[in-house]
Amino acid sequence: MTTRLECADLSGGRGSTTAFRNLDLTVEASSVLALLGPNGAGKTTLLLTLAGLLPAQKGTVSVDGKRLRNGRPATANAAGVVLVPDNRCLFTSLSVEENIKVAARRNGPKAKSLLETFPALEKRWHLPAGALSGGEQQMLVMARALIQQPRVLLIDELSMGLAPLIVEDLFSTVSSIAADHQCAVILVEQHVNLALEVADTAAVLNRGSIVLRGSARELAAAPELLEGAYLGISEEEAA
Ligand SMILES: Nc1ncnc2c1ncn2[C@@H]1O[C@H](COP(=O)(O)OP(=O)(O)OP(=O)(O)O)[C@@H](O)[C@H]1O
Repeated sequence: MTTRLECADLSGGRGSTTAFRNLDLTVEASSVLALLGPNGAGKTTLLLTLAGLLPAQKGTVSVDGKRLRNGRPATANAAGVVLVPDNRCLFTSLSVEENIKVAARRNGPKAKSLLETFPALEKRWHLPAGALSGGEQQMLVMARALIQQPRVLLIDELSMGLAPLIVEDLFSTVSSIAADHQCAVILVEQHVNLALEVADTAAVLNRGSIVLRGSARELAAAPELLEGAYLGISEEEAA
């Protein structure tokens, strides 16, 4: 196994407020970590910190063993860290093709190659992104991430506002992306059961600390532990 992403003793937040502290986390290549936890636990802040969009207050983030410079989004992106934000951030008046091309890299894959992974976008190729359904918009958001050839893909609540069947489809694509591109994926999710189905490992963040972690299969089989973790009871306290 190859460790793709590692953060050590990582603390972060906004200004002098700390949203998460002393986190040690590793994600292997070709694997998905479901990052779970109640609202306000610090999940989004952690993703923004990993992507260099917020400076860490303490600790390190490394990709493929190489430490990233703190608070430098361009450096993180050049190392292969790609964030899929929860607010989609599409250019709604630009076409599907244009939205993908905006993110394309010189010498990287061509926009059309994304249709292999997202064939449903073919019929929408020249339509403005704002005319797509919610599920199609999330496919486009994922296509825009994928064209950047991510080594670390950070996905924030892809499922927001979508029907469970559409979420299942999107999650199965996430799983294929991790496998096909040897990518480390962190999937922040409120749909706990669906996320655990697609993930290899899982961690529950509560009030800025990881209170439970394990294989996704083990956690899916232990709903009482998960419930305790959402209520803020650590694994040690539950034992
Ligand atoms: N723009 C902001 N300015 C100041 N504090 C913020 C901001 N956004 C979030 N916070 C605070 O940071 C802490 C962590 O929030 P964060 O959004 O990271 O949690 P989360 O686990 O992603 O929750 P959610 O699922 O609600 O998005 C919370 O206490 C929140 O109130």
